[in-house]
Amino acid sequence: MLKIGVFGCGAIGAELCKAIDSGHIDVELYAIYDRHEQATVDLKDKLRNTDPKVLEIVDMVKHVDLVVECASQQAVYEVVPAALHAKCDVMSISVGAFADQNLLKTTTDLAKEYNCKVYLPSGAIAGLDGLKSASSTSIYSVTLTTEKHPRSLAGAPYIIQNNIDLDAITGKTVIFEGMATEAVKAFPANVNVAASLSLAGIGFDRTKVKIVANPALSRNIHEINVEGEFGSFTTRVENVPSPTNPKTSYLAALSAISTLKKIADPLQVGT
Ligand SMILES: NC(=O)C1=CN([C@@H]2O[C@H](COP(=O)(O)OP(=O)(O)OC[C@H]3O[C@@H](n4cnc5c(N)ncnc54)[C@H](O)[C@@H]3O)[C@@H](O)[C@H]2O)C=CC1
Ligand SMILES: O=C([O-])CC(=O)C(=O)O
Repeated sequence: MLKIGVFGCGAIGAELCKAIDSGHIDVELYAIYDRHEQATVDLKDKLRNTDPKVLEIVDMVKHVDLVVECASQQAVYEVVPAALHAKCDVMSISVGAFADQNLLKTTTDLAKEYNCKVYLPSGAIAGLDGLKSASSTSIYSVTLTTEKHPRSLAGAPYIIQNNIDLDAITGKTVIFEGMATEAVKAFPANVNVAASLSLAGIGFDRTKVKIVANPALSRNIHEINVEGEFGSFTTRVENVPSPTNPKTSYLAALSAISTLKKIADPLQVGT
């Protein structure tokens, strides 16, 4: 059975571990880690059937087949190269980190050298399948419009650097318009989805991102518009926020669960 290490025990990490613990995914939860010890304690309390070890990344990679990063873009630098050097596969949910072309190149080079896979789940959006198919021909434009409650944008570097008073926002307000390259750094906990979209489509420098704050919203909305030689499509998800982290949509955790289930499943159905 595949041995898994989960790095980051927050909203996504906890859901993933609970899905393994309940038997929904046929893998062994061997180890977990979080820089906040209490997060590992709280998570272990919620698990009924498994008792993972708490291991730092240097030890985790010695024992597992696959490391799942669900911590932060900063953690990707620590986790992904370490896992690949140890010949572990990796799943990374903080996809925005890969806007750094050096990290992207190091990651793909190491994965090739050690014959490993790096899995980047679809996360909180729908439509990457269509975009990947369409990418075999010319794509003219890809646009992501993300609309969230202002409180979900709190703490983002862009909000802090521009002194944006989120409490003063009373109606639908465009906060940011730019390319994915800038968006994933400006809002590292809000638009990792722009990175998956860029990697599946026309790249970080051509994928447009618009971020809208809307105090009337109770859901996280991501609308994607793609135009190309194939025609055009639009997808729109209205995501229920995770109860423990309003920045994160519940669908993102479900996407990590689904990706891990697919990796573990001996039967691969569909394209
Ligand atoms: N690809 C996608 O569609 C989505 C990606 N995300 C990203 O996934 C990641 C996890 O999201 P959540 O579980 O909602 O976050 P969270 O904030 O609820 O949990 C993250 C956990 O990781 C720990 N952590 C962070 N950096 C760490 C480090 N360097 N070393 C050790 N532990 C560290 C934190 O202490 C925290 O317990 C975030 O980077 C988030 O921005 C979130 C939603 C959607
Ligand atoms: O969960 C979401 O709605 C999207 C998100 O935070 C991200 O892509 O970083």
